[in-house]
Amino acid sequence: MSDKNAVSTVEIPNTNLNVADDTFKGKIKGIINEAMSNNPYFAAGGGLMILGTGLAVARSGIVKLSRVLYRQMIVDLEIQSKDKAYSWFLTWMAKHPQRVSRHLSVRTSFIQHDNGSISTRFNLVPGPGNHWIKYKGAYLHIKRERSAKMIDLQNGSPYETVTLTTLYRDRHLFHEMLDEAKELALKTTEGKTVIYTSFGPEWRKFGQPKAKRAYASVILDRGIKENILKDVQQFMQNGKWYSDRGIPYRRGYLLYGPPGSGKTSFIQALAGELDYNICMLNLSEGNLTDDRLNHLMNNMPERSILLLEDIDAAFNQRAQTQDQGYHSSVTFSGLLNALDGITSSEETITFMTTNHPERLDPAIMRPGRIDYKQFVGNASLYQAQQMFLKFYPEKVELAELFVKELADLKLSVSTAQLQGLFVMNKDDAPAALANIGTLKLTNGIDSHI
Ligand SMILES: Nc1ncnc2c1ncn2[C@@H]1O[C@H](COP(=O)(O)OP(=O)(O)OP(=O)(O)O)[C@@H](O)[C@H]1O
Repeated sequence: MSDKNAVSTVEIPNTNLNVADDTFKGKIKGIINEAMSNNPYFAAGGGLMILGTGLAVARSGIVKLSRVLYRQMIVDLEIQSKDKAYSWFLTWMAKHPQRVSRHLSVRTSFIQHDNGSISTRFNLVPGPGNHWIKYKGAYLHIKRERSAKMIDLQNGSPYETVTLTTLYRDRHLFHEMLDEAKELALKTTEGKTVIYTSFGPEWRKFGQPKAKRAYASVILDRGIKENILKDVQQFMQNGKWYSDRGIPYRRGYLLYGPPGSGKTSFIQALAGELDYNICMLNLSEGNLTDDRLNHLMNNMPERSILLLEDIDAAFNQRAQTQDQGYHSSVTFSGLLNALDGITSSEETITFMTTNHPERLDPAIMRPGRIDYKQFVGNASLYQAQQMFLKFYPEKVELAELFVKELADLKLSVSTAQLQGLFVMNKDDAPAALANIGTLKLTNGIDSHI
């Protein structure tokens, strides 16, 4: 029977086949309908299945839609801990009045007051976790994360990020917020000089920003301060002149003379006067290599004067390396390369100091390396008088006597020694005059190189 049907099926034209198929489908449908209408369990299961499928489709639709909406409506900003804005932002947020933070971290800082005293301040900054703030009417979500696996190789601290999230339409607030954070950070150093020293390959703040050294408090011989200040100011105004001629925009100054004559103090006062910071490097530092010196000199914080102290150290070690065979840190050629290699198009003002100008190789005196050299010697009579009046402002007559006595004794003393005498006889000008003999004789230094 089945064989017969099979043969006839082959012979039936297509239309008949569809008819047979429709009949089969109809039968199945009938069975399902019957089962569903007659069997309540089956009907409920089918309903649930359809409902479940519908919900699953709806759910994935919602997820996709919310992703699209998130992308369209939400904007993120990531600040990494290696960026300057990172600590500015945390400090800003610590001061923001409308914030909800349950996780806080403490940051201790030391504040130097105008009278020189130092007090401690604890800032409670947002710790790792989620925070909310309301800023200019908009809500911002802030997430601070600390990586358990990645550390900053330079300082060994864990790598961190802060992610700010807000509505796309409020994205301009990021700029405003970062500007405010920067302003706040700059205010803490306003009227102060930040001293940077090298830490590995990077510059780090050395202690807290210091109150600016008053320019008038450093007393050099007539005209020295004024001439250097004028030269630096002229240099600072001539950036275009340098760039038009393709000359590296840098200027090097050498101050040489005996210890305690006020070289470093003057550079600090000059930085204060110009509202600049100081990047300080001592070339006799053991772990400073040529590569590090070069890298540091090409990566200085903005608005900074580079101060290279004791540059003769680079020359000493060259001789020592040859004669005694021990390893030098910064070499003479390393120093020259670093001075020549400052490629930054921003201005670079380098001050170098030495107590031993006779040890310097003439190669360093080339313009472009040292453009301006100045001897800063032991106290002249003019300086002695000015120093006396700085400590005892109204004692003009005693100041004259003091200078006369100094001249009679033919004493060559440093300004630091004079300062020592006046500090010992604080508020007692006659005692300072009486004790003038305690100033020891110091050797002069050749003022011509
Ligand atoms: N000309 C000066 N005017 C005012 N203070 C001075 C002067 N010279 C020295 N002093 C005081 O003496 C101390 C040492 O001065 P400073 O370190 O500036 O001397 P220096 O010439 O840089 O010495 P060194 O060559 O040893 O580095 C400071 O406390 C400074 O205030």
